[in-house]
Amino acid sequence: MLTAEEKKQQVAKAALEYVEPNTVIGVGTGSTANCFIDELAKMKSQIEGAVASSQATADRLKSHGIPVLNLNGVGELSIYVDGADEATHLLQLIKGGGGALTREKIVAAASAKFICIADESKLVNQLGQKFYLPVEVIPMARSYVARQLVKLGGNPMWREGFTTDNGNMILDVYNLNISEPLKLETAINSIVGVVENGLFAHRPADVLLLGTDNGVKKLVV
Ligand SMILES: O=C(CO)[C@H](O)[C@H](O)COP(=O)(O)O
Repeated sequence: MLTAEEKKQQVAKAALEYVEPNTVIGVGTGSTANCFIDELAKMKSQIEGAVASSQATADRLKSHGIPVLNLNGVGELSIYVDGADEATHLLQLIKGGGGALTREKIVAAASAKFICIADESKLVNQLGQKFYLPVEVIPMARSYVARQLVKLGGNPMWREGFTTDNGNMILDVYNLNISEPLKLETAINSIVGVVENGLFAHRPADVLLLGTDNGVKKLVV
């Protein structure tokens, strides 16, 4: 039996196969993305650099001597590699456990291919069954947005004491019925004061690499 950590390392290594030489890549946030950064360091001379989805990721990339580039100064990224809090067989995701969902969504959108890496515990039949949905909100709109999320059937909890890299707040929404992720992603983003939500349904992953006891399982749609 492999530990969750060993499974993360397994998929982090496997993701290196998707790194094309002489390109700029996007890098996500979290413990699985950190494993990937540590692996990426071994081939850092082969890439031009990386765009980070958070300050924490930028710091870790820099600590390995990997050049961190501004998204506005580069064209389309070849790939985006990141973890997830939940993933379905359609490769739709919940992200934002680390609070970096908005920048993650931007970097994913700017990438030709999204390689999601996770241990197999993240695979679910329907989003929202195990994990809450993080929503980034403009601070003054927190209570208003929370009331609208209740109308959508959710139970929002303020992630008190946490500020995103964009200077905003996070509402973690429990008990949402996410049977129609595309519709819900749009509905939540239509609430004034919402910056982004952690549903990756309109921009799902292109490849999901899952760490299992029997090796890396690859899912594509
Ligand atoms: O969305 C994220 C951060 O905002 C992470 O990808 C997600 O929380 C998974 O993290 P980990 O790899 O530590 O399980």
